Amino acid sequence: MDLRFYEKDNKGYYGSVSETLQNAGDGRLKESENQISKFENSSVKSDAELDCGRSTLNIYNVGYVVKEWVGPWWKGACLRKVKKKTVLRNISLQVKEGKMTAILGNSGSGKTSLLDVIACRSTGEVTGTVSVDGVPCTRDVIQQRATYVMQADRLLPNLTVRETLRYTAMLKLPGNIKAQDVDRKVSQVILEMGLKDVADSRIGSSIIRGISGGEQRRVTIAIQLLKDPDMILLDEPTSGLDSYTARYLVSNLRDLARRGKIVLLTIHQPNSDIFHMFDQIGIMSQGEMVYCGPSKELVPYFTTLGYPCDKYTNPLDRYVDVASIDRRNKEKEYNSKKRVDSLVEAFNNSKLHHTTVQTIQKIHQQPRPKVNVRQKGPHYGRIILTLLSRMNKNLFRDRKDYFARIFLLPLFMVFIIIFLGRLGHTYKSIQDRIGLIYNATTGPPFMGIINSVALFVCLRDLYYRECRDGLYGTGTFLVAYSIHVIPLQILSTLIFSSIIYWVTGMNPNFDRFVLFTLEVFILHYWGEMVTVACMGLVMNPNLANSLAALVQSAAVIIASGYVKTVANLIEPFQWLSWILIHKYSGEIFIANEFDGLEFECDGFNPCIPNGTAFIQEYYPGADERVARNFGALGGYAVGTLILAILAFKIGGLRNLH
Ligand SMILES: Nc1ncnc2c1ncn2[C@@H]1O[C@H](COP(=O)(O)OP(=O)(O)OP(=O)(O)O)[C@@H](O)[C@H]1O
Repeated sequence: MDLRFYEKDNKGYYGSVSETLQNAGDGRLKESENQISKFENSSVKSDAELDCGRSTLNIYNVGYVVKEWVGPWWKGACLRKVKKKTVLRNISLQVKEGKMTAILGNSGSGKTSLLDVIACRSTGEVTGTVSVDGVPCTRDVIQQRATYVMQADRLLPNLTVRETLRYTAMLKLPGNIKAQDVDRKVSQVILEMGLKDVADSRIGSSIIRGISGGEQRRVTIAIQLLKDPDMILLDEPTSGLDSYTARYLVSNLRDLARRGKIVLLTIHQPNSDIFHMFDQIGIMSQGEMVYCGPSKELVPYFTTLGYPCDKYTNPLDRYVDVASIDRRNKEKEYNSKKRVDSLVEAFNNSKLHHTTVQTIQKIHQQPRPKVNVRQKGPHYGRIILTLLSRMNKNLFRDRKDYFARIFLLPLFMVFIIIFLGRLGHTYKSIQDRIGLIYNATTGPPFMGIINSVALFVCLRDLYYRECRDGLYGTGTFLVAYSIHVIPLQILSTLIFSSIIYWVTGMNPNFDRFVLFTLEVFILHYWGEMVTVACMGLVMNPNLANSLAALVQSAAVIIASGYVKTVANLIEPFQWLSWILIHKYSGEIFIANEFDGLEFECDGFNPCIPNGTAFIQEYYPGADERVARNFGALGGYAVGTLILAILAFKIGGLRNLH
């Protein structure tokens, strides 16, 4: 470990990454750096270049207040007390192009909230201004000029690093870009982030072995560099990384800054040797700045306030500690709060703070520069095709997932065949037929529920990030998902119905078999899309699973007529049945199977001698309503897609940190 972090770096704060890495004495790092040195040499800007017309991110007097509802949830929003919580107060900070700024602070000090406010992702009331080069940071400006790397990596586990980047590039880069330019850009960011050695390795997940956590972090950052942003915001990019990987990552980021980017990151527990890499440091406590200024002035500043840092202590640890509230007991809490208040006051009265505020005020007084017209993104067709191809590849790469999607429904059939065997033509076979139809009604939607809970979650989480980045919308994502699942569901349904229909001896007519298959497919798709809709409303996939299963079971019990004839239900349930899919699916299944069948009564009296009599008794008129009922099923298929889109709109874009 390098204990010389506090000694002044004679080469200043602009030493190249290679130097930093050589200091770290690591051959592997040097090798990786050599790979990107060609790129560096051509694009690293000199200080003089950087100073001339340097871009700046200006955060001026920013405050952020969120609402919290106090009391049990069942009291509802109206009866519960609303508590306003001040998350950020009076934050002013300037981040210059070419420099890397780190925001530190203990947990809950407001680091992530500050990035959220800058990136227009906050959920509360924001005061003050955030601007880039005098242009207020709106969502559009942020999408055009900045990228935000969140704490968690949301990547598809079965794709390689290169594929992940290539697909994102196809979604991000302008519509007229050529395929070879996309590949060139992808190779460039792979080199920049030192991912060359793992470029063709799988990403992996907690279940599938893939690249390491540090490499996943770098892929997440590489994704955000594809668009060549002016400004890079990173929330805890080093969290969960060992000190070696963290140092390497930060040195990559410093390189990016040197190439003319504005780099602002939050960091929890920085290693001592990372300290020298930051140009500017902000230390936050309870939503306020305790220090914000050049990293080389950090120790002298705190020393003048009476908090020196000895030679063998990490200054970042030392001053984050000084700015923390000690909540072990009341006395300690009171004393530490007093200390933090005085530090905040001292900083607000400091020359550092005043200079920042005055500089930003001057920028705001200048005429506002014109905002560039937004670059045209890829066209709708390319987005849909890219999403589709990515979903397909991710699924096909995992044998188990792929087999589950195709064979789960056919596997269910095995149990039905074992228990029911072959249907006869006696009066008693009516019960067996209803049992079979009941299973054909409930099985496909349940398999749809299981499939989406297992396979949709990673796609949904990726959607939340990419939708926030402005790559595509909810409708596009869910249409692509539908197109992705439909062929697989058709295949799965065909295997299921071809075997079950003919092996059990259902009504032997090819047209009826086709109708049966079509109906099973629609129910399968409906079950999956209802679950997708539930997953738009609730984040927890298990809860979404339960909700979808409840909807499905209730719909069967109320509307199918298998459990109780609809005409015998109490009136409200009869009305309700009109809006449930199983009213229509039940009638189709029954009419399709029973119409035209003859039964042997075997001495039973009274007996239902044929299918027509059964339909007249329990589903009067169902055989005449097949076309109408199919129309309704088609409506449900399209309707659930619309429902899913609405559910995602209502659920909103989640901020998955
Ligand atoms: N939307 C919100 N609703 C309620 N409280 C919030 C909201 N956003 C932030 N807070 C609160 O504001 C405080 C600061 O949160 P923030 O996530 O910014 O801290 P942090 O410094 O990033 O913490 P960590 O290092 O643990 O990620 C926390 O107490 C958090 O609970």
